Amino acid sequence: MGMSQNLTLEQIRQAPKALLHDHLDGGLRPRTVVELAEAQGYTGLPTTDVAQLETWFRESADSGSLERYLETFTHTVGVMQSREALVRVAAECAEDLAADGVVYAEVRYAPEQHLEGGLTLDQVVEAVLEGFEQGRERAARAGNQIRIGTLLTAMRHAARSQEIAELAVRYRDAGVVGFDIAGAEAGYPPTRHLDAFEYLRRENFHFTIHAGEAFGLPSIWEALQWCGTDRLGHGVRIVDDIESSPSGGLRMGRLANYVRDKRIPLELCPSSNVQTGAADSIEKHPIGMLRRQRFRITVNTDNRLQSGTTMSEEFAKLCEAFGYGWDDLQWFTVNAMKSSFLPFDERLALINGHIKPGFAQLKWATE
Ligand SMILES: O=c1[nH]cnc2c1ncn2[C@H]1C[C@H](O)[C@@H](CO)O1
Ligand SMILES: [Zn+2]
Repeated sequence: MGMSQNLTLEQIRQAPKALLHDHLDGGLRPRTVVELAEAQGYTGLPTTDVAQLETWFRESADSGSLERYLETFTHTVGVMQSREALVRVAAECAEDLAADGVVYAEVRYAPEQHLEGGLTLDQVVEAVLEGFEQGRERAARAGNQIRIGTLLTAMRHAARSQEIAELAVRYRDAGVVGFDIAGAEAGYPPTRHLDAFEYLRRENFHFTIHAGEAFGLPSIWEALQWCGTDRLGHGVRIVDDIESSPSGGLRMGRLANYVRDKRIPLELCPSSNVQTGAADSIEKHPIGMLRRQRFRITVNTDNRLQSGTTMSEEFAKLCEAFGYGWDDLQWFTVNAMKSSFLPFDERLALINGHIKPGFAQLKWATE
């Protein structure tokens, strides 16, 4: 039990997992990108060979810069401009996550990026919700149960956050559980969108903010203390407020203490952080220290296509790098469920009805 159990990827796949930070437009199947490009007359792809395209996404995202990483989304967003395309991508997303053993996922995307084919914001949201439902049904028929909550993202360089916040609230009873802002962080502080966040708080709605990924503490501080975010998308740069002292202990600044004291969830995305340069390697990812210090951390995929990863693979990489075993994976999973934007009773039902029994069975079977 505990350390160096050497869990296999196949064992980890069987565990009931929860995922809070996954982008719909960062999770397309490479083959689907090629087929949708052809169907929609999108001619901008770097290659139409499926295997080469898969490699292209991963290698181009391996740029060490968030801005260059984000350029790869031109192509995924480019082929997601029709109702059919959105339904298909959402359905496949639900199927892929469910097949990987994810039982609860919050999947996000920016509706404002899908209007080039003439859809309205409402039509975009409805197409994606319909796709998730189709995918959920197909997954259930294949024996994989999944629940998906949608987060609507506003792009931080644009000026539509109030409109997107209102859109999210309008669909709150139809499967949209939260709001987010994403895109290049440097130069676009979250307070640019303060009106939207204040509106959401007045509506008793939930939101997370990408902060502390490519930019450091001021971004995290604004997201928390000005905007009132419920969670931090990445938040990994909180380590800039934690110093190791010569005696071997750690000294935490006021912001790091606040984040830990208030149990602010961090949506950590290890592979994505290595690609954008927010972390040097998986082995050196601050997740090891943040876990030991018992921050409320969760493990996430961010963009499965760009990182060539899955939820199970992110867990497997951490097991390898940090010697994690079932107890650690369960702790991450329960943290994620506790931090989700589902109603409290539904979170509890998933934790007590699926996650804990699922891990108990796996621990027993692999003892
Ligand atoms: O890790 C990220 N940081 C900031 N923005 C991101 C990240 N991953 C994806 N995005 C952007 C690109 C997508 O087009 C957008 C909506 O999903 O969100
Ligand atoms: Zn993200």
